[in-house]
Amino acid sequence: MSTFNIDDYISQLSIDCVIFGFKDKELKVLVSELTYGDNLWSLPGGYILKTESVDAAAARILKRSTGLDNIYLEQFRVFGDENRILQSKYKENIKQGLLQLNDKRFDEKTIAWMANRFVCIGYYALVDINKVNPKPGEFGASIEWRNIDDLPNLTHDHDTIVSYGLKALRQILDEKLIGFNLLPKTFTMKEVKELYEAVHDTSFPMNNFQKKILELNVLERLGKKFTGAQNRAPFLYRFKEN
Ligand SMILES: O=P(O)(O)OC[C@H]1O[C@@H](O)[C@H](O)[C@@H]1O
Repeated sequence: MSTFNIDDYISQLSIDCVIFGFKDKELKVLVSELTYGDNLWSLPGGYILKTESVDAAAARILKRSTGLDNIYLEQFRVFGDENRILQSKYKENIKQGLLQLNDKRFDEKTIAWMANRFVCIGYYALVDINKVNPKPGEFGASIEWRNIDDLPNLTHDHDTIVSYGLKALRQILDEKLIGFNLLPKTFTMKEVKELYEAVHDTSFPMNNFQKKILELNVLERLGKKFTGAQNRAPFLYRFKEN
């Protein structure tokens, strides 16, 4: 059994990660069902070791949840409402759930520590969904990809954290060309368009979109993608490394 010792962590400071993936034209978020809730879900998150930086803690949590190193991640907002945990409608359920677990790692002192006020640092991460091997963390029973517009019952203010994460992603998508982190190594222009449409929840006419993207001069055109279908084979592209 892994040990969990509150003395190893900074008190009242947490990290939650909005991990975005893209598949079948849908923007997806990785969410984990809590072992101690009743159909209660959360974003992958955790605490910060006294011996590590905040960014290193975020990278560690992301590695644990996805199996991946070197993920594209950005800190996007601090969630500091004084009542976000103390007045959370889930606080008592969580305390009771933890007590009922009867797990020696979570004695009363530890549970009181966990139910205290937490200032939460929000990160979003962009991954190629095909490379991810999702794994629940310390308090997760399971973990899965869910469409952003079909999320389960999320604990505390985690739905607000997702909304702000999406807002941040939208703002930065064109500016920093980070969207390509959500695609496989090679992709068609249609897939790029579908990705932008999923993030912005709107549709873009293909001709204008393709022109705009190609003008950025960041894509390298490769061969055609032959699928055996009747329609014309589209070109494959990849992101220029530099
Ligand atoms: O700040 P977040 O990650 O939402 O959660 C803070 C605390 O609330 C509990 O659910 C967690 O187990 C943690 O102790």
